[in-house]
Parts: sequence; structure tokens; C-alpha cells
Amino acid sequence: MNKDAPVIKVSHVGRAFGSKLVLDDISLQVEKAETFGILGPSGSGKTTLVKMLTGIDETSSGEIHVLGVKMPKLAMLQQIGYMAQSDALYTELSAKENLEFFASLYGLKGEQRTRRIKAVMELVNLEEHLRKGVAQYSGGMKRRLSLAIALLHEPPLLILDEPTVGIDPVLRLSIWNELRALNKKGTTIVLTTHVMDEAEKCDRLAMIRDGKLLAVDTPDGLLQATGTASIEEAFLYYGGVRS
Ligand SMILES: Nc1ncnc2c1ncn2[C@@H]1O[C@H](COP(=O)(O)OP(=O)(O)OP(=O)(O)O)[C@@H](O)[C@H]1O
Repeated sequence: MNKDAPVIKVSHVGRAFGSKLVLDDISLQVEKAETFGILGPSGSGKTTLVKMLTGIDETSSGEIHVLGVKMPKLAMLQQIGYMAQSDALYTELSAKENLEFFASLYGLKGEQRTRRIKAVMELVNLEEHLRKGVAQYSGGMKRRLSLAIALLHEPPLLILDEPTVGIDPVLRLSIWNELRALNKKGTTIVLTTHVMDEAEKCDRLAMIRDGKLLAVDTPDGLLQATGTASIEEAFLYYGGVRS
């Protein structure tokens, strides 16, 4: 793969459910080591888009390439750390068992597996709850465990659907610091968010509404284009209504 090729290339993508067009002619690119935010009101199509980026869902029209590979492609799961909006955890198992399950899916074994489980649980501040049953976890703890799982195999691409919902501000900051550190090491990060101060931390933002891509630019570029003073105002300029 050309090292300067985009990590994600979305070309004229549409997605319909029955007769309802949920995404309409979306084209965008995400470059290596970018933090790319997807911002849009509730129901605008953000989750639908990220599911297609991961290969969980298929496009109705157009094409998506990730790391040069046409999606969907099962083998790409090794390259992608995905944190879904609703936690995909086995609640009847402990956190450790969940992590071990996903580690084996990603081919992590032995000492490396133990080391990575410890590292990601420290990162999300759950190391003391490793052996606890997930059924006993709070909503925020489940989000943190989901993030830990997404980071487990040190994927070059992280796709995070509202990663910090239900996470307190102190931990949110430490998670952002870690995302920044990963980013500096070359990890590409795509995330959806409703949180404006998170949006401001992204290198570039895509604004979507009613399944249409309205703008893709740096936070500063969006402020200039809309003549607004904050991302929140820019978001409202594009007709967003916060959910
Ligand atoms: N499997 C499905 N079948 C039918 N409609 C769907 C399906 N999945 C999503 N939709 C519809 O697609 C639209 C976009 O949904 P999506 O979840 O992508 O929005 P979103 O921007 O992620 O919203 P939120 O911020 O609330 O999570 C909604 O109208 C939703 O009802």
C-alpha cells in the first residue's frame, strides 16, 4: 500500500433501509494519523456510516476502502478497533473473560495477551475490576471496558462511536490524552461525538445532517466558513439540533 494513501476512502456512498435513504452520496477521506470527528444531530446517519467503515454493514451504493482494501472484509477486523455505541459485551462473563475472548479473536497469545490486557485495563482505570462479572458493571464501566477491548490489539485504525458517553470528565480527559498519544504514534482515529469540546480536539470534522455531508474541514476552517465563534455555533449554523 502507498504509505500516503488515505486510511479511509469513502466514495459516493449511499445507504437505504427499505425505501428510506439514510445516507446520500457521501464522499470523504481520512488520512493517516488524523483524528477525524463525525458530528451530526441524532438520527443523521453517523452510526450507519461508522458501521460501514468497520465492515459490519454494507453500502447500498458507492464504495469504501480501508487501508486500501475494499470493504466489507472480515480480515480487516484485525486492523480496526471498533467501539460501538451499544456495548458488545458478554455480561454473563467477567471483564477478564471478555478481554480474553476478544484477544483470541485478534490472535493475541501468551505473555503479549497478558501484557495488553493489563495495559488497556489500566488505561481505562478498571484494573481493580478485572475479575468482576460484567453484569455488575455500571454503564460507564461498560463503556470503559468496550474502549479497552477496542484498544487491545493496538490497531492502526480506531473507530469509536460516541466513546465518552457516560464517562466522567476526569476519565474523559485521561482517555483523550491516551487517544492523542496513540495518534502521535500514527494511529488513525475516527469518532462520532455530540460533545463540542471533543469536536474541537479533532484535526478535521465532518458535519452530517439528514444523511448528507454538509462540510468537511478543520475546526478553524468550519468557524471561518460559517462566520461563527464556536463549533457549537457552526453546528447550529448547519442546522443541527443537539440530542
Ligand atoms: N437497521 C435499520 N433499519 C431501519 N432504519 C435504520 C436502521 N439503522 C438505522 N436506521 C435509521 O437510519 C437513520 C440514521 O440512524 P443512525 O443510527 O445512523 O443515526 P445517528 O446519527 O448515529 O444517531 P444518534 O446520534 O442518535 O446515534 C435513523 O433514521 C434510523 O432510524
